Amino acid sequence: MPEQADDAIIRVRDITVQFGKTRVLDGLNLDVRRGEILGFVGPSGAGKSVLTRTIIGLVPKVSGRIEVFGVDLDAASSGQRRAVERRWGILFQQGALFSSLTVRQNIQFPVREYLRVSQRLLDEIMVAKLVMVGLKPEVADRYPSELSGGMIKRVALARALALDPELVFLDEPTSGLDPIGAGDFDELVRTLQRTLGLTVFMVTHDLDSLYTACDRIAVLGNGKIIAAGSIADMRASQHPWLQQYFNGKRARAVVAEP
Ligand SMILES: Nc1ncnc2c1ncn2[C@@H]1O[C@H](COP(=O)(O)OP(=O)(O)OP(=O)(O)O)[C@@H](O)[C@H]1O
Repeated sequence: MPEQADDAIIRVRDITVQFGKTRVLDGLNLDVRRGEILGFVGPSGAGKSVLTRTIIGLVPKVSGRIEVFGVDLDAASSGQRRAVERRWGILFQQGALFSSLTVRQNIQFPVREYLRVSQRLLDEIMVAKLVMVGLKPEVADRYPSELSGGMIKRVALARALALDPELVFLDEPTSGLDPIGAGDFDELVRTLQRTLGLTVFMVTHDLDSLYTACDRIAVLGNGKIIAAGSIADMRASQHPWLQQYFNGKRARAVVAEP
């Protein structure tokens, strides 16, 4: 059953999604609370990206209800929906920058879509976001192919933050980064969440991220949330997948146990 959080920014109720005859999400319930970093994990192919894409409206659902900022997205008018979309930012898997656009154009893209502002203000916003994610303004006129993997992730994060969102979706933000780069990125997300008061929904396979960056973890299995809670809750769970994931060899390396 859903854990009812009064301060939920995202409320997913009884969501079912299927492709043809394959049911990926099966009556799933989840709350994401205001101000938390929720780490969303589960086996490969379980449907983590599908849930993310369903919440933001890119994948149709068979049934269920999704509320974001208290707005039922199915019942909302197009204006209400646009107002909600204006309050979230998204970092898709692999960074997903537009390869034919420069860093400047990538970061300014969502701003142009939602606001009518001068080029001067667009440039000011772009520089502020680059600095926020730890990049120098000099990279503004480079193309994604001229950036390192870590820089691409940071630019993608800058783009996700372009409209000063309250909620950010991060789909595997540290995949493809070396451990130091991934650690730096986790720290950046944590700092931004604290300083900007963000709520973060983060799909990840990265155990380090779960330990260091996340306030709470939700685990997807068989189309449902099979567990939600702290790292300690996850480690104490008797569920076989959780046991293996959180108490297995790689997890023990993360927590430095013998
Ligand atoms: N548009 C689509 N059409 C058909 N099947 C899809 C579509 N999108 C996703 N799927 C299927 O839904 C399932 C869940 O995919 P999803 O990408 O959400 O998994 P995931 O948990 O994010 O996996 P990973 O951790 O490997 O990224 C997979 O079996 C995938 O093939």
